[in-house]
Amino acid sequence: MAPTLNVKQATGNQSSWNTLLPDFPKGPLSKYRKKASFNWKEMAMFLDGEDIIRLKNRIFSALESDPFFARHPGEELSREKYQELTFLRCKRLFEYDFLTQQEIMENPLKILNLVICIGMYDWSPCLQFFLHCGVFGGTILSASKRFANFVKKIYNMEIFGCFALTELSHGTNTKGIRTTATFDHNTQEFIINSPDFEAAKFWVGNMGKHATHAIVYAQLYTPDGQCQGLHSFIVQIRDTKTLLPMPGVMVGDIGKKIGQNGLDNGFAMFHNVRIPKENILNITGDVSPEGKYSSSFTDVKERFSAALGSLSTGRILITAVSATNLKLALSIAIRFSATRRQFGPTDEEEIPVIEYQTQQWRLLPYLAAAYALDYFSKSLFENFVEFYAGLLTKQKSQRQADLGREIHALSAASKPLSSWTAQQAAQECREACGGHGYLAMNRLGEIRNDNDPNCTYEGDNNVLLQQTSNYLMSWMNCIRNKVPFESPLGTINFLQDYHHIIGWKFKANSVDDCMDSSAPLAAYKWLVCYLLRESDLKLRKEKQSGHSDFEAKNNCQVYFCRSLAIAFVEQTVLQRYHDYTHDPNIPSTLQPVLKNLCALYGLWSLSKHLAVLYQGGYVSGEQAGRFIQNAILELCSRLKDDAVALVDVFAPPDFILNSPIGKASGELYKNMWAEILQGNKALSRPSWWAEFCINKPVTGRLSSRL
Ligand SMILES: CC(C)(COP(=O)(O)OP(=O)(O)OC[C@H]1O[C@@H](n2cnc3c(N)ncnc32)[C@H](O)[C@@H]1OP(=O)(O)O)[C@@H](O)C(=O)NCCC(=O)NCCSC(=O)CCCCCCCCCCCCCCC(=O)O
Ligand SMILES: Cc1cc2nc3c(=O)[nH]c(=O)nc-3n(C[C@H](O)[C@H](O)[C@H](O)COP(=O)(O)OP(=O)(O)OC[C@H]3O[C@@H](n4cnc5c(N)ncnc54)[C@H](O)[C@@H]3O)c2cc1C
Repeated sequence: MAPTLNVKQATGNQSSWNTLLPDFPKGPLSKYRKKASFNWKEMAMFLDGEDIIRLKNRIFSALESDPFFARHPGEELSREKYQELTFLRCKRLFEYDFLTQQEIMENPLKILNLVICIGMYDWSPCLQFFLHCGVFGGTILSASKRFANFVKKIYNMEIFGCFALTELSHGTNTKGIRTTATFDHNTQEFIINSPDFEAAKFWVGNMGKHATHAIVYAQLYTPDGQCQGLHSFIVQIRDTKTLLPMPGVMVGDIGKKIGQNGLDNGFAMFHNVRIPKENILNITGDVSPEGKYSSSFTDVKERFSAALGSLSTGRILITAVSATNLKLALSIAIRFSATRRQFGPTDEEEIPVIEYQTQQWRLLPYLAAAYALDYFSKSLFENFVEFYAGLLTKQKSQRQADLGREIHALSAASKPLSSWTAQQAAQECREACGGHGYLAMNRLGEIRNDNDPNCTYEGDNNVLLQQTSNYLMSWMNCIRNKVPFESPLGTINFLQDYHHIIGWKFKANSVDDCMDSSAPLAAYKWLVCYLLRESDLKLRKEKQSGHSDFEAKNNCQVYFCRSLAIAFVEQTVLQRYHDYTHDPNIPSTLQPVLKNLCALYGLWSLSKHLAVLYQGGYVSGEQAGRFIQNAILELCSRLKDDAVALVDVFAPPDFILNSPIGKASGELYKNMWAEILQGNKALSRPSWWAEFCINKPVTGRLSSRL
């Protein structure tokens, strides 16, 4: 299915652009804004549409006018104060209730935009709110109608929720979870137990200080002593009136993290905690009053997949969340680079650092990635909406099952791709802003540290990639035996031409031949087929040499299955963005720059696989590699004058971006200076001044004790 999020969008007229998207203040960035090949307002209207822009404006201006969201330059909050403020902000989000059910039903993309807008302000209140309403609430909402009472309490904050899967000693390996839920048919209750402290629930967002209820994943035991596998249960962990722990629950905060410190991540241990029978989230199985287990899944593996199905939602959202961090970091670094002047052709003239080829090559491919990944995350979200509708209506068709598998395979690789790209970009942007990038007020450190766990939570990136390569390898039998196959979203359909594609060669004879994304796209199709063949051969060889399935699979990851999963998802992102940017209905005023972005994203991503392209014989000779490199540089240079306008399209208002060097005026030094002087202690003498002025050290006094 082609994503619907595309060229249907109307751009409106000039007067609607100006009403919704005010002009930026004139200043040092005006020069680059004038040079742009397109109108940034037309692009914003085209990409988002009027309705979404209105929503974004509504959210941003509500936050900007609300004292609870005020920014305080120079203020350093303690962790406890930051947690308190985060909770107060989260409560305000309830009060704003930005979206009605009706609006979400009419356009589900609005919920994604809501996450993005609040996250652009600060990820801590955003995650707190959505872990409760979305992850906790959404899981319960989709489980069964019998939780209607809970649902009401969730959305009026009578209770506060968290999602507790991970334990101290097991995270990615969900089969290793050891918390137990034993059914007692005499009392019609489940008894929740943590066998020891290593099985304590750990890392759980909202659990540290304030969640009253948790979705707890546990091994379900029926009275016959049988373990029925991983299931989830609603467990009350704190009293709703006092926030004190419930009997049998030991719950606390895990301590300071590298980022996201407004959020209270916690631990919990359970000692014979009794919960009513009805609190099992009967998504994959249930227990009768007599204690007999039943499940609509006869296959244990299918049941396990379904039990973890809700994790795909988070992975799709993290793909979008990471793309958002990419946009934030680039907004700051590109505006800085267009105003920061260093060196020049003559002693009299210094030039903006964006004019340097190196600076362009370091930043502009990430700008292209931001556009491609943003489009991909939204299109995958739309695919997910279709799948979710099937879940809610209890669809049991083969298509629904295949769609679930395909979305799992895609999200298990798009989360790694997007989170790693944002992580590397945040560091590159930090360095691209030189010393000023390291000043906390400019926000690049916060963006980098808050993005970091996207690489880990909802499944470690490296382990998740194995899910995608497993999915791809599962088509190898069909490929070998030339049995026709296709998937609901069509992402693997090109593999039907495997035998043909594997014989392809790089066709470009000049840099010009590489300037369209069709060149890297063809190379990617070959790369995926080649890595699939090599991974399959390697796996078979490993098994033939006597290794167990477990060992064989582990020995096939580096350079084989891992590269396969990455190449596949990059190819899929590029294919979707290529189709989008080449649609004949794209306004002719926007198409050239969009095509340049797509080509740059494709070539830059592909260039990281050059060694394998040579190794496998797709490209040969010195020229081929040089064409690709020169095309990347040419595209960077073509996009250089569009770069400021391209970030204007997605940069949030200054208040939200919260970075003096990233402000829309481009008054780099004035903005920094103002922020520094607003810090209430910038000019004051230190409280410990006397330690220098009065209490002098007696030089050498301690040396005799050594
Ligand atoms: C995937 C695993 C690593 C698998 O491990 P195994 O090796 O043990 O299993 P197998 O490979 O054998 O798998 C068996 C079988 O199952 C299939 N499978 C697995 N998962 C899925 C799935 N999700 N969907 C479909 N199918 C699945 C698999 O393909 C196999 O099938 P085949 O044999 O046919 O191939 C697994 O163990 C795993 O998932 N590990 C990771 C654990 C994890 O993710 N933990 C998360 C804990 S919670 C957390 O971290 C939260 C953090 C905070 C998150 C912030 C989110 C930001 C955004 C929030 C905004 C939300 C807004 C919501 C909006 C709204 O609705 O309002
Ligand atoms: C900020 C934050 C918030 C979180 N919030 C929540 C929450 O709300 N609820 C919740 O339940 N959990 C939460 N988590 C936990 C998170 O989901 C886990 O940390 C994550 O699933 C990874 O598991 P792990 O930490 O056990 O890593 P491990 O699985 O122990 O991984 C450690 C290392 O070993 C490697 N490794 C492991 N297995 C393999 C393998 N088979 N092959 C190759 N390499 C392997 C990994 O690549 C990784 O580098 C949160 C984590 C963080 C950081």
